[in-house]
Amino acid sequence: MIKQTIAFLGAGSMAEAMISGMVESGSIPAHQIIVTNRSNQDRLNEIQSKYGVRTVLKNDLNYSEVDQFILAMKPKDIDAVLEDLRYRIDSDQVLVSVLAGISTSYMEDRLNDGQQVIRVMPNTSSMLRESATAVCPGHYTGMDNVMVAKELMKAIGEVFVIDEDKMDVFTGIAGSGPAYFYYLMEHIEETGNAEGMDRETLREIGAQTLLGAAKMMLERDESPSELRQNVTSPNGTTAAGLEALHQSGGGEAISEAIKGAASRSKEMSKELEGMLVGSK
Ligand SMILES: NC(=O)C1=CN([C@@H]2O[C@H](COP(=O)(O)OP(=O)(O)OC[C@H]3O[C@@H](n4cnc5c(N)ncnc54)[C@H](OP(=O)(O)O)[C@@H]3O)[C@@H](O)[C@H]2O)C=CC1
Ligand SMILES: O=C(O)[C@@H]1CCC=N1
Repeated sequence: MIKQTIAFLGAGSMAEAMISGMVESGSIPAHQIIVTNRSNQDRLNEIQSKYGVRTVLKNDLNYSEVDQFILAMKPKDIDAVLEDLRYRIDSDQVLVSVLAGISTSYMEDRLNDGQQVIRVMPNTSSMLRESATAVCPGHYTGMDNVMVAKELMKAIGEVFVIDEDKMDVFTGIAGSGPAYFYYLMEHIEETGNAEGMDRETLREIGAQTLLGAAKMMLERDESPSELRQNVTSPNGTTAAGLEALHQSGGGEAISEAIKGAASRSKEMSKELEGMLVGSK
């Protein structure tokens, strides 16, 4: 059981997915989770009534009672938040950021020397405790605090310790990844529906097919390529389907999606750095 007190700075959709998974897992008592935002009291009331956590507007937060702050605002708000936190927190407190595109050194450079930071990248499947989450500690973060952050992230799914230079591509694969599968499903539904099948049934069929394939990859000792070959009878339906996929650039499209997201992640902190030239 996690004994630390954590505070979410940000109460949007990503924070809610994580709060929901954490509370559901029972690995941290709800009263040890404090959720804050800037001004939207209605949203805080909603989160409090759904999950039983404590909520408070950020200006009323007692910063000294918090062990780990989970930064869950939009990347464009990071500079204001770091500038504020710099004067409010001590070196034994830890900042855990879920923000896309913001590196550990970006945060360290804007905080007091030796400040403990961790960059994480969960995805929205946190809500069902099925996230694939990266954990990337900064230079000054104590191993005991990394362990606590890993334990927190384990409450919302599987955890992968990732080096900073791989965080952008991880974001392209796993942070943004659920959207690619939803997009795939939208096309599955569209195509099946055009053939007269109802959307509700199609959703179950598509999702079960995806789930089955995911479990095969996780539980069987065979590569995706071997598993694909097992489905593909010579001159059968799958061969025809795969050929159409290949001809339409399906494989490349997936690579391009990952590369596009990863490159946007890289670009995001550069954009912020450009905005900040000379400020520290
Ligand atoms: N959505 C996803 O799949 C994933 C998102 N992320 C990251 O999660 C982050 C949050 O995204 P999302 O939930 O969609 O964002 P939202 O816009 O839904 O929520 C942002 C929240 O941040 C709050 N906020 C802004 N500034 C402050 C501050 N200074 N102190 C406290 N709270 C503040 C806002 O409060 P108020 O409303 O009062 O202004 C709001 O509650 C992003 O940085 C994104 O990169 C990471 C992984 C996956
Ligand atoms: O789209 C985004 O920027 C965020 C980060 C990963 C998923 N959603």
